[in-house]
Amino acid sequence: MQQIVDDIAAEMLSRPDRGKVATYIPQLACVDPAHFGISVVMEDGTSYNAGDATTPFSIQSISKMFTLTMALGKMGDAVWKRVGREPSGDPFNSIVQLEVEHGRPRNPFINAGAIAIADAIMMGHEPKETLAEILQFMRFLSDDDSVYIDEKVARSEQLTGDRNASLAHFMASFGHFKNPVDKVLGVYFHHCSLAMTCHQLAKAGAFLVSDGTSQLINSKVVGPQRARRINSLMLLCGHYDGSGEFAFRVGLPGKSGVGGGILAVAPGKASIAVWSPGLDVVGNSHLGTLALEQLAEKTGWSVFAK
Ligand SMILES: NC(=O)CC[C@H](N)C(=O)O
Repeated sequence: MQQIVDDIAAEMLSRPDRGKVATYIPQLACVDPAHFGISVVMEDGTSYNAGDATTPFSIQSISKMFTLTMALGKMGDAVWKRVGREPSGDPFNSIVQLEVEHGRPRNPFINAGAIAIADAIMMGHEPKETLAEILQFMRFLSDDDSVYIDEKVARSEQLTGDRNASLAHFMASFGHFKNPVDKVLGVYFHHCSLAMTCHQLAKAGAFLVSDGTSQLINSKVVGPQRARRINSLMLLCGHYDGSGEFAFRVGLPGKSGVGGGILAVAPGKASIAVWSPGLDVVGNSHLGTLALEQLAEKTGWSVFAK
């Protein structure tokens, strides 16, 4: 496995086609597109790293899988009153479906859905308390207290977050929000600004490899049915309007972020995190996807394989 990840990293580091770094969040535009990292954490916790696997990056929308997990833990199936479970087929920041569907976002991974989830997990608490809880959860899952929230990225996103603010106010107009919109947005922008390395992220995803129990931290995080459901949501909605393409090419549940990271899960086998900041046209990591495609091909880990 070390040879496989070394080969993939060497190729990805040298490729000239790197996609385009996100610029709509100014702080993300400062990231060097030359980076590439990969971390594979096997079910038993053994890990294989290559490239920039220990450099922190902005996990952005990958955080939405973890806030969904927290929301399910707090309110169980009541989560589905707030968000749906269908792929959107639209860009991650689209507002069009929200009106037709009366302010209930299609799924928890598009921006509107994740903002609704942020409102749900606050449960009347202040943003500071909710963020402390999210940070503690991420540190616990990754077994690493150095995970942090990058304030610069959060501020940068807040300053340019008119679209997300529109989504939030629009949803609030249907009477769905339980907390003030500005506080909910504060939580959302900050959890998107979590900075983690590929290795930390792959460790944090380990519970989805083995029916909800992370062998790495020896803890049951969710039950088997919930783990399966989170994986199915990642497969169908984890890459926005690129989810079909990702399933077709890689064949694994995965969640991407505009920081260029992707967390993918091969159930029963491994949790995998890749990072390359350049994105494709729908906002998913260009080389990250290619690296996962190669890894799935070399290992036969597609969920559709025998
Ligand atoms: N796709 C993403 O990673 C988008 C997340 C980003 N924080 C936003 O709200 O626009």
